[in-house]
Amino acid sequence: MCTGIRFSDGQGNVYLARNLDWTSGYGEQVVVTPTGYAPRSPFGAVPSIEHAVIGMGIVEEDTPLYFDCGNDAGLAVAGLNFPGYAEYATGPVDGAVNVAAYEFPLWVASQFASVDEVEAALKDVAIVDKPINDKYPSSLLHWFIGDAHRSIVVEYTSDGMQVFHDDVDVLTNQPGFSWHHENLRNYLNTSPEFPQDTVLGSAHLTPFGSGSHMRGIPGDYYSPSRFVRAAYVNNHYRAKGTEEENVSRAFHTLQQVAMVDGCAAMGSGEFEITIYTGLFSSRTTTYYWNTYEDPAVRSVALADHPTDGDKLVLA
Ligand SMILES: C[C@H](CCC(=O)NCCS(=O)(=O)O)[C@H]1CC[C@H]2[C@@H]3[C@H](O)C[C@@H]4C[C@H](O)CC[C@]4(C)[C@H]3C[C@H](O)[C@]12C
Repeated sequence: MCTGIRFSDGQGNVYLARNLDWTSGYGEQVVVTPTGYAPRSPFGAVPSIEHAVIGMGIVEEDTPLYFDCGNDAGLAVAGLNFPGYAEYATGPVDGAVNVAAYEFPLWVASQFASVDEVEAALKDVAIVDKPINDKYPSSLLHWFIGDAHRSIVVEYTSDGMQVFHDDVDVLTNQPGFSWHHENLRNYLNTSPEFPQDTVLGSAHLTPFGSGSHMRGIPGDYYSPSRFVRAAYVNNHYRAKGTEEENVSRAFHTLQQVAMVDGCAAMGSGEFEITIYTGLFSSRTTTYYWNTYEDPAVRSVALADHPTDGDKLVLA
């Protein structure tokens, strides 16, 4: 499972972060796509790289397959599993901008500068089940896209393209975004407030301490529970000013929904863990990440590499 969050520092910068929860990794690395790189886009949706991109992914057929990434204009995107719901076009659709599912994050981050621009462009898009090669069939995903002002969720199902305004700035897995959003109405009682004393019969009851009004926020790893918990933490986290405080914010928030070895098995019997936590900061155009094995946070800034070269950089 996976969880994505977005927030801003109130100074025009976005922080978009995700947990990648799975049984094992894919050999992913931080990949920089410079503006001189010539993409091989199967239907021409990504004719050239308008914005340099940095994020986590693998490179296959000299093509960056991003799990999540951000660009030099302050726009970021993450793909999260959505099996049972995602249903892509089986081939290119006449008159549409045909985006292969694997290139969707690259399409977003290399072509656009804001959520408004992506949302307008999505009106003409078909997402196509066109694998990069036989080794990697198309993953069934939905996508979380954010900038300094807002986030959206993109779901492509048997109903076609749906774009949701994500006013809680969180995404997890199944079911769809609108279900998760409606489910938040089950948690209206939760808040960070310190509880009042109460009288029950002739007993005067006082709180054990803080946290009592969070009771009811689900603590398990199930996708609807992670959505509720991440929405609570992301939206109650007090605004922070500096890069360091906001990086800390992202990792602390995602730690609340991180998966620990041995607690949740998949149908295969293998256990899911948080393989990595990744964060894009537009303030410094930096990608931060840590892994299950090494919780120390590492980082690569776009400025550490030439962004106008013609070769993909494995940072
Ligand atoms: C497994 C990852 C999603 C994790 C997640 O959401 N798990 C949910 C578990 S559950 O259903 O809710 O049980 C997804 C996110 C991004 C995906 C990768 C990216 O889409 C890039 C390529 C795309 C290729 O088509 C397939 C390999 C791949 C390298 C993908 C492998 C895998 O599907 C990834 C890594």
